[in-house]
Amino acid sequence: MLTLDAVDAGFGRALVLRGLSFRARPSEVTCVMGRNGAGKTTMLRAIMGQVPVSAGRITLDGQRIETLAPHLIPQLGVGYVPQGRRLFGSLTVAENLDIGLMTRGRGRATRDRVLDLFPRLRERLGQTAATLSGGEQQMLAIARALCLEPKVILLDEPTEGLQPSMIAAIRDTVRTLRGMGVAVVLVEQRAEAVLDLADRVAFVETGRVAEMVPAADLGPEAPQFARYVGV
Ligand SMILES: Nc1ncnc2c1ncn2[C@@H]1O[C@H](COP(=O)(O)OP(=O)(O)OP(=O)(O)O)[C@@H](O)[C@H]1O
Repeated sequence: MLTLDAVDAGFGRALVLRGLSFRARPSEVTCVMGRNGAGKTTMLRAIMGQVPVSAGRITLDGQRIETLAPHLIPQLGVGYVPQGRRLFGSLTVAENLDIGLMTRGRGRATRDRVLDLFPRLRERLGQTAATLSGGEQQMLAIARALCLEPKVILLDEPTEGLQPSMIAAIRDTVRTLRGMGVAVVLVEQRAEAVLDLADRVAFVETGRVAEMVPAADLGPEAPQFARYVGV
């Protein structure tokens, strides 16, 4: 389980996260919603050690991670798929996957399992990442994170800007990951997607989780969507 307890984090003196508490459990999809600038991406980056944490604690299965060097966090099994994907465009699909495999010392068997989830990538192993379609690039970014065999995967608006068939494929992948026991943290702004996928929803407002609600308690007209997301 991934836990954030009363986390303050930010850039220089400007705190973005202010006493943020959050949990993500194995075999669950925890969606994170909130307005632009609420701190969703900063929360994911703080988990990855990319934004300094000045108070509170972050733990993975009981081990504190906010004190660790950032490169150690993926090695513990936390995969991160940032907005914008950050692929190596001039490297091939296979080379991008190798980077994920090397990070946690995984080999061919892991790669084969990951490619079973993404047949389109298997057909394109020799193609450079920059020449993939937007949806294929998003699949590659997720596949690279899965090469860590993660316990936790952080996905920052993975379906943004994609066509419907790709959105459906990525949602299927999220369900598959949940079925594999991964704790999925999904930043997602569309209520309809959240209602479809989430087990729990964290509503972020001005750097803290204002409400954490079981998805079963939310319907399309739930007041939280208007209050925290403005939809
Ligand atoms: N590198 C940075 N330096 C200084 N301030 C930053 C930096 N990155 C983000 N911020 C600020 O932190 C606040 C939260 O940003 P964040 O990206 O976490 O929001 P978000 O909830 O993910 O929003 P969005 O939906 O727009 O992606 C914003 O006010 C933003 O300007």
